[in-house]
Amino acid sequence: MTHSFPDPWPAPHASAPVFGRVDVPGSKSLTARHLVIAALADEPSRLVGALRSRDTDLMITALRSMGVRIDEDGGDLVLTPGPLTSAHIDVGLAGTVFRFLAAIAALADGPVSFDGDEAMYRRPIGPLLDALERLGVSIEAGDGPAGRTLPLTVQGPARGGTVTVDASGSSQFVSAFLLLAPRLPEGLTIVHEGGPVPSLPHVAMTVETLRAAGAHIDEDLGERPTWRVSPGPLRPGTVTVEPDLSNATPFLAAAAATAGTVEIPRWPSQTSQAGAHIIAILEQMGSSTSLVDGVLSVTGPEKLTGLDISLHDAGELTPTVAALAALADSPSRLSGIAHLRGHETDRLAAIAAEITKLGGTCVETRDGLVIEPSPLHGGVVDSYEDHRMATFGAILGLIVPGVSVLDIGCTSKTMPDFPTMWEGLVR
Ligand SMILES: O=C(O)C1=C[C@@H](OP(=O)(O)O)[C@@H](O)[C@H](O)C1
Ligand SMILES: C=C(OP(=O)(O)O)C(=O)O
Repeated sequence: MTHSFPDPWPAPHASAPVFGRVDVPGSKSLTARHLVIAALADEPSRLVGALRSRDTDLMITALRSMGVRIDEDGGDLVLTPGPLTSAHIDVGLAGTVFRFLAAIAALADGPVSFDGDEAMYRRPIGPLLDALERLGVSIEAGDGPAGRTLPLTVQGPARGGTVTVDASGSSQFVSAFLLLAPRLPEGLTIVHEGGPVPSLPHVAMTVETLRAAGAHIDEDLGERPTWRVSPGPLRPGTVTVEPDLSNATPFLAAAAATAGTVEIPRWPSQTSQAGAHIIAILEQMGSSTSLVDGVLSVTGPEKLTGLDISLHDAGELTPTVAALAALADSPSRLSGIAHLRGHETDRLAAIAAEITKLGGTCVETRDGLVIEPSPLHGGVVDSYEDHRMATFGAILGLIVPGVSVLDIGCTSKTMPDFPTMWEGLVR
């Protein structure tokens, strides 16, 4: 269903503590992995609770155009793999579609061409392309501000063996090779060389989802992180997707910011999702939390406390944490997130600009942000086509009167119902 919202969208203001229960849709990152694994599998499989959003629909369309049959059965997706073919793929602004399929394209029987949103031209992919070339894949790519970029064409085949990649700019480079690896006749050993890999829980998620489908992977996360993947069949069977815990965080932030209580059902007791880090973060900021019978409950404090934290592993949570930090009554330092400059937008610059626009104090550091308590006033928050900047603006609008958000519709990247769900919660 497509909704249309006023632009700018007046962010609902919470005149009282927010209380409610929010059932969030499936995880974007898990859906992306399960779709790719099912496409490379040795037999048909079924996906229950897949996220339907711009990013995951782009993945579905891309895989269909590469020869994978994807049928809708009730709310489930039934995937029937076939030989991968030449195709043209629109990656939109989806990092996972771009990076995962650029690697998988090496398995197709002809050239696979890629293009996407203009903002995608600024997102890094060079180290992944260089590494693919070292495996014998031929690449034609344009030149962009972040090195080689869209539009690009990938033509396999790739040989297996060992590949070295610098994944300090995005964990998705490692995940892309992990997904490709079981299908290479010799398997693949992936070695990271460079600064620390961000978002390691996302790599763990790739390893976990592949292992659940039968892949054999040895990993060594020491000084030279290495993943050894054996060639072999993939048989995912029927898989149920967990709710998206990163997309749950703005709703939990509504409880934290207003001294209310928000509950999220179906919260997994064990998960590789980086979004689960939000529990410790909200506790550090003064909230109390409980997880009983799969329901996470967060109750916010009278006053939010600032925090000093590395978000290197969970960079995706930065916009939510930064919005709360801007509402806290003591300073915050968020570090380990230089790679966010290559996300949907330069998130460090965007957050600093928007907090400053509302009268707050936020400065960029080499690898993060420092946010000081300051009284905020209303204004129009730009979302920079970035779903998480849009939800950042919504969180600020709970407390700061007169906040509106430009292009709230960009939340369709991973949560098309966000504005309706948010308006329903903050009545
Ligand atoms: O593999 C994934 O699903 C993701 C990995 C992370 O990317 P980076 O390592 O580029 O930060 C994360 O930020 C992104 O939202 C999703
Ligand atoms: C960085 C993100 O997305 P992606 O890299 O998958 O486009 C995100 O969802 O925060």
